[in-house]
Amino acid sequence: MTFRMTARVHGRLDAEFTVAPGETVAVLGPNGAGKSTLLAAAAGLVKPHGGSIRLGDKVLFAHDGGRQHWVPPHLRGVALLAQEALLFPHLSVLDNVAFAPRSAGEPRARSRETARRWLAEVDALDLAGRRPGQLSGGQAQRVAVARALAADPELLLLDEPMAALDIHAAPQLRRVLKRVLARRSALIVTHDVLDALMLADRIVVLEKGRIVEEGPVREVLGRPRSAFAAGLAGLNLLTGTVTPDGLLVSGPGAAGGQAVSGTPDGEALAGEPGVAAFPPSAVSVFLELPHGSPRNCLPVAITELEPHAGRIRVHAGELAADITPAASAELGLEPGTQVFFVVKSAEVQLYGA
Ligand SMILES: Nc1ncnc2c1ncn2[C@@H]1O[C@H](COP(=O)(O)OP(=O)(O)OP(=O)(O)O)[C@@H](O)[C@H]1O
Repeated sequence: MTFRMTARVHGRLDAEFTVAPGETVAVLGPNGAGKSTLLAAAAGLVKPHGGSIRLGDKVLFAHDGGRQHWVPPHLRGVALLAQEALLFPHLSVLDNVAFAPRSAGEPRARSRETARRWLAEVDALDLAGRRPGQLSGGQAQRVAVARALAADPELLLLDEPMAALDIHAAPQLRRVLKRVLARRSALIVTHDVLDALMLADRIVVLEKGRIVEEGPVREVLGRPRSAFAAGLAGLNLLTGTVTPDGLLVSGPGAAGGQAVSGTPDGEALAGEPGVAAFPPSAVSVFLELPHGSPRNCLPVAITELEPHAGRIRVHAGELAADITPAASAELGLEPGTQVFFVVKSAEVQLYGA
């Protein structure tokens, strides 16, 4: 069943999107972008000031002039999984998971049977007799997933479910989620591009409460149009106006006002807004302007140097180059050094914004 949401929460959110039946949508964006507000509005924990929220034929929220329609959280058919498992401490794991089917009227024995099925689904059947206080963070979170699913929600909402886990527990939960989210309608807020890659069909990028980019995961990461998505994809991104030969970079950034040539992909029309994307590994760093070859030479000032996967990542504002430690030492690079970032036109992907 399709989930449709148009929600305005003053100063926090102004967004419209849908989740198709069986689709998992990852919501990404910088801190304070409004991701949690979006989930809270879907769950019924925050009341929008305008818009409408529908799950199939059911109207969960509507604000039409003076009249308001509002369905409380427990009647929405949605389940919210938070960063913390929030299990009932006085109940066993089994009874935590049996809680929703029991509340929905299933007899005790049947509700426990349902709970066992969901615990098996999240690889936690062996934990059935424990109390929440006897679980690790990862175990508790898997039980919380089972508890959410046992309520048979039509839409599952996940708010950074891996955020509070250590690096060993996160991969196991991610594998469990990959299994249970398949063919299930879900919205997952995350900071981690791996979650989007492994769990989602589509990405929505939020910035300052608004959607700046959305599309299939592969498309957004392969051809990002927003600075945030480019960062997720590990690409340098320049925005500007498409020219017959490339892109005239706009803005006050490191390459603002410069012309960049690249390889258009058919959609880039001269005069229209466009972007140029290239990986830091395609950028060479020179102290002097190199001669000859048809390359882009961007004069920039280094802002920061950091180790990155066995190389040195050289930052110049929003641009980055990856070079070997030997090359960095030989060039004597440090913050403030004026250099040229050089990238071959063939390595620069150009497309419409
Ligand atoms: N209860 C609240 N009342 C008023 N404003 C709030 C409330 N909670 C959050 N905000 C503000 O709303 C905006 C969006 O916050 P939100 O928590 O939704 O962002 P987020 O994308 O989830 O951020 P993060 O990634 O840091 O969790 C922020 O400016 C925040 O300060």
